[in-house]
Amino acid sequence: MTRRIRDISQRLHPGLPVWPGDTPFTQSRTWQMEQGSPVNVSALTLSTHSGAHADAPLHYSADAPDIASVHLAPYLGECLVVDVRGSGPLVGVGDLPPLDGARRVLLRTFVAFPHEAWVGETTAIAAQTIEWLAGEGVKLVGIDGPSIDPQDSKDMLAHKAVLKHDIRVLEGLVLDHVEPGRYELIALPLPIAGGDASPVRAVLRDLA
Ligand SMILES: Nc1ccccc1C(=O)C[C@H](N)C(=O)O
Ligand SMILES: [Zn+2]
Ligand SMILES: [Zn+2]
Repeated sequence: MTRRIRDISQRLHPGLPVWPGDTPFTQSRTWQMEQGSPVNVSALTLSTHSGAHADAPLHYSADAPDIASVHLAPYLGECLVVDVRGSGPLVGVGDLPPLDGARRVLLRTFVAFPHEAWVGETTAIAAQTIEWLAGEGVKLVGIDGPSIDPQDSKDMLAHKAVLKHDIRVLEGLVLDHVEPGRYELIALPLPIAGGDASPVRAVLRDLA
């Protein structure tokens, strides 16, 4: 029996909406078959926070582990997808259903994922909600928005809470086409030495 795979990653391409002021995605050919090379080889420039990505603790704490150092277990395993559309600026504890022991929670906040343009006002996660998730034993929280904090945040309270509880973070997921429920999450970060984040190919697979 084949287990359906749902891709919850953003396509990386020139013009990919990125955080205002961040590095645009570009790709250029180092070698080109059209010019006699036996192979095509390209080079990329992109923000570590491009598309679907995993933050490293280093992103929000200057002396915390980089993305090459984090253990992979949080990024692989059963997760709960929750529809929290309409929560307003911050997802509160009251916006969440019982987790029934889920260790990984992915939050859908967009009615329609904004693939074409950057959206400045998105739903983030209240720090109290991160505290509650930690108390429930959650090890990874994911969101379709670009950040678990508001985009104008200066105190980064949600990131400080995930640091405090050593919870892993996925941002920039595409969850429009995913029914709420339980799935197997696979979303492994690249081992980028010194990396504050890494793009991931995030997928959900039906549970066996
Ligand atoms: N590219 C940035 C540049 C500066 C500040 C934030 C960002 C973000 O993309 C938000 C980030 N994904 C976060 O983890 O909150
Ligand atoms: Zn990020
Ligand atoms: Zn973040």
